[in-house]
Amino acid sequence: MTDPRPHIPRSEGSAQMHPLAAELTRTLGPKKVLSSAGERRMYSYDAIQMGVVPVCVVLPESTADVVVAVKAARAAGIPIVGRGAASGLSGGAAPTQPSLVLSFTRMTGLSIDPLRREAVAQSGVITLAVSEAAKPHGLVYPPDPASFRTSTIGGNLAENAGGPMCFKYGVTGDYVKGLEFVDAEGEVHRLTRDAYDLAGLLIGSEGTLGLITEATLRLSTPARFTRTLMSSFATVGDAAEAVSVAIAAGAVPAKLEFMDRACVNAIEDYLHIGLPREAGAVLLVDTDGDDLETVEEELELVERACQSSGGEVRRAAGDTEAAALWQARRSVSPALGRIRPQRMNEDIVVPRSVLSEVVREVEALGKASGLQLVQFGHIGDGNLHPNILFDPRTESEEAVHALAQQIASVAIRHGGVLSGEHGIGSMKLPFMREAVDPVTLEALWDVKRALDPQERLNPGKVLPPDAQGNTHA
Ligand SMILES: O=C(O)CC[C@@H](O)C(=O)O
Ligand SMILES: [Zn+2]
Repeated sequence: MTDPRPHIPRSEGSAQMHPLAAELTRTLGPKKVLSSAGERRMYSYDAIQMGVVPVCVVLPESTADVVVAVKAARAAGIPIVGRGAASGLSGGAAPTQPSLVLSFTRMTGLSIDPLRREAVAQSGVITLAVSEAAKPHGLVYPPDPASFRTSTIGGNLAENAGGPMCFKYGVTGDYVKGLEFVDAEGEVHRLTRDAYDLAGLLIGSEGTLGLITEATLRLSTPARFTRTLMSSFATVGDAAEAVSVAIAAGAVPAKLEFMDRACVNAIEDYLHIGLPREAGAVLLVDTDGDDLETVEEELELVERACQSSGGEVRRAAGDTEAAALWQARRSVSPALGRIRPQRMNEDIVVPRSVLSEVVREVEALGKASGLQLVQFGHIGDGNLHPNILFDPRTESEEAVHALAQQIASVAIRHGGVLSGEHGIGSMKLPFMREAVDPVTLEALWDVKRALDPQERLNPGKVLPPDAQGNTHA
C-alpha cells in the first residue's frame, strides 16, 4: 500500500527576505514581522505535523494589522495560514505551501460583561484565561480542551475544540454568541448567530474560510457541587458498556472519560500517582450540580452502571484527589510523547449505541497490526482518541497509516465521523473521501469557493482534492 498522506515538501525556505516580508516590515513595523529563516522555521509545524517553512510570519496586534497583512498577501498571491498556540493535532497550523503565517498570540484583549454573562476575547487569549477572568464575577467558561493552559480561543474556534466537559456542557461552538473575522479579501465581518449563521460556518472551519480575530463567548454559572469517581474494568468493552448503561439510565455526568490500559500505564510511568496499572480500562467520572443530594444520587447511578459491567469503583476522597485524577487525564498527551518519538492520533466520534463494539474493534486492529495502540477519549460524547505510537526509524510508516485508515473505516462503518475536536487538517484528509459522500463534498467545495475563490486561506486542509488531484480553485 502506498502512503496515503498528502505530500508536504520539506523545505527550509529561502534565507533571503521575501518581498512580502519586506513590504510588511515597512507597513506594520519590524516588531510585528519575523523574516529570518530560523524564526520562520518555528512557525512551520503544529503539535504533530511538520509543514513548509513560511515566507514570512506576522504577529498582529489588532484586527487592523490582520487586514493589512491579508491584503498584502492577497496582492502577492501568497497563501495565508492562521495560528494560535499551535497545540493542534491534525496539521491544521502547519503550512502546506510557502505562506504568510499570522500568529495571533499578541491579540490578547479580554473583557468580561457580568450583566450580559459574556466574555469578549481576541483570538490569542489563552483558553483558561477566560474562566480565570470570569471567576471573580461568579462565572465560568466551560469548554476545557486538555491543552487549555496553552491553547488559544482562536484555535479553539477554528477546530471547535471540546474537552472532558463536552458531554454535559457542549463544545466551543456552543458558547459562541458572535465573532469577528477577516475574509480572504481583507474585509472585516462582525457576525451574530442569526440569519444564515455564518459564524457557525466559520467555527470548525480550520482557518480555511476566514481568520477569526475576536469572539463573544457565553459564560455560565459553575455548579456548586462536584463528585468524582474512578472505575477500573477488565476490558475496554466492559468500560464502554458501563457508559451506555449509565447514560441510558439517565445519568448526565459533567465529565465522562475513558482510558485503556496502555494509556493508564503511560500516565502512571509519567506521574506515579497510583492509577490501577492492571485494569484493562478505566473510566473517570464527575457528576455536578447545585443540589448535593442529586449530585450524589447521580454518582451512585454511575457507580451502579460501572458495577453492572464488573467495574471496581473508587470515589475520590476529596477535592485534592479529584484534582490529581483530572490532572492525570490532562497529562495523556505528554505522557504518550515519552513512549515513542512519533504518534498518529485520531479523533473519531461514534454513536453511543456502538461504543463497546468500536473500542473492541479498534483494540483488535491494534493487536493485529503489531504496532502500539493507545485508546482514550471523551467517551460520554462518543469522541475517542486512538493513538498509534511509533518510531519511524524502526517501524513502517505505511503500516501506521494503514492502521489509521482501518480505524477511520471502523468509525465510518458505525455511522461515525472523523473528527470531534481536532479537525481534519492535513492528517485526516486521506480519509475524507470515504467519510463524506461526493455530493456533500462538492457542496463543501462550493462553500469554500464562495468565501475563498482563490484558495488562499490555509490551502491543503479539510477538503481533499478531486480524483485527478485538482483542488477546485
Ligand atoms: O493527544 C491526543 O490525541 C488528544 C489530546 C486532547 O484532545 C485530549 O483529549 O487529551
Ligand atoms: Zn480530546
